[in-house]
Amino acid sequence: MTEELPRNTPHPSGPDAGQALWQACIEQLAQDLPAQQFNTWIKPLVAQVAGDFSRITLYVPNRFTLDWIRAQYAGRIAALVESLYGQSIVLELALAQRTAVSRTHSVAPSPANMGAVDPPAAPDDSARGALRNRLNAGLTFDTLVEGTANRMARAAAMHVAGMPGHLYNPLFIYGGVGLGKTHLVHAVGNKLLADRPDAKVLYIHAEQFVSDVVKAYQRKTFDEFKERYHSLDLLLIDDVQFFANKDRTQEEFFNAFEALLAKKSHIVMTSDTYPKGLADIHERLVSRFDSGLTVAIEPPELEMRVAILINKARAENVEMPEEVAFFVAKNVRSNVRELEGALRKILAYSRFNQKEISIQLAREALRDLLSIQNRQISVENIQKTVADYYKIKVADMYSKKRPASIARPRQIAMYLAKELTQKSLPEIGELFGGRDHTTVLHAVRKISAERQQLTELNQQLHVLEQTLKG
Ligand SMILES: Nc1ncnc2c1ncn2[C@@H]1O[C@H](COP(=O)(O)OP(=O)(O)OP(=O)(O)O)[C@@H](O)[C@H]1O
Repeated sequence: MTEELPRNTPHPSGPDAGQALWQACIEQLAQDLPAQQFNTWIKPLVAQVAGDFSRITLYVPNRFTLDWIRAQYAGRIAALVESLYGQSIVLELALAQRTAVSRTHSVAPSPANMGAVDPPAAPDDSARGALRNRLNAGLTFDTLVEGTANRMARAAAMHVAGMPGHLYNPLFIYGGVGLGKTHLVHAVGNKLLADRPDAKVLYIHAEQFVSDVVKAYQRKTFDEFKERYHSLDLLLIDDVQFFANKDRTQEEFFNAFEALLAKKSHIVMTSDTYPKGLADIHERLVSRFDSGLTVAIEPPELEMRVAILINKARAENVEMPEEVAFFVAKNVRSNVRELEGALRKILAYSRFNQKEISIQLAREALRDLLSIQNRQISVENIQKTVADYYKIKVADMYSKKRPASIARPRQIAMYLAKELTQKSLPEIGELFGGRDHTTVLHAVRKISAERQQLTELNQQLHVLEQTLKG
């Protein structure tokens, strides 16, 4: 929630506006959530909105509720507050002092309305289960849009969820940031639990695993640690690149890995790179990571980005016109998280200004983002970045030289120019030393096809894209 307020928009302010904002948020959540969830978790929350609307603090009665709200509802509440108010507000969760908070949803507790908070009702079994397995129930196969970019990873993940312990063990999913790796692994866990509610499933981020190892080490509780991890039916572990240089963690993970595979439990891992690209991880682990199925998730293609936008808008009960979705998708290309951010801005801007969603509105709402993009990615910038990366001279981008060591980076630069700028094929050809547009088309097709086949090239392109997008 760090986005900027669209300029020149009026803001509501003062305690009454704060009260009204939280009330509107509560009403929306009451509509969106099942009554039992709403009554158990949301209704008891006490909100305090800072006078300048920079921060909203939700007070909860105990640590258990705090963890639960953070895991299950914080993102949703933050997005809702932002979309209602039309600008970013930092959302904080805090433990309530029994005497220091109001029973109502007051935004600015005064001595008059201070009192004790009733603790929320005891969580039901599914809530306790979700806290244990750390799965986000909203991240399912149903809410994951399928496209060329994730088709193979999705199919493999579906297979694992339907028949864990058989094929593709371990399943190793890799790709750049915000492309849906975490979503996919949660979907595997949620599907398995839907089919077999008694299955022992755990989703864990690699950093948390590291921290569990450290705790077990300090407290000498490795038996409990092993009991916990080695007894699972499905271990979902996110971002294993974080194991780099952590020898003890790698050893414990190796043990868990062997134990789980021996009892035909399934392991699904994600990483920002393919196994052999992982730095500072022991060879014996790397080779095991690669011993099942390794699949990539690519940045979503245009049509997929459009579908994601339309679906996510629909989930917010908004119909986004296709032409607007195309406009946004053409301009926000890097990853789904950024697409979600752009959508949030557009919805907030539309609600706050009470205007229909149109291309013009999207242009205004995304003005900052669009100007950064236009500033950063030019063909000249691409030529320089690619030339530096492959250690050739920038002048070779325009020259007629043909050795592969030069021609290939040149083709890669042409491909990136087509992908990352709005320039036409003839315009790109012109900027590459007056080449014909068919030469550019050939380069774009060639690199695009090879990208699907060659993991190493794909990785290089990821690095270049990230560098160019800044
Ligand atoms: N294909 C998709 N359909 C719908 N939503 C998606 C899709 N891919 C990603 N998302 C959404 O985009 C956001 C970012 O995805 P996610 O956190 O899974 O990315 P990630 O690859 O794990 O990123 P990181 O490497 O930064 O952890 C999430 O809100 C996720 O639900």
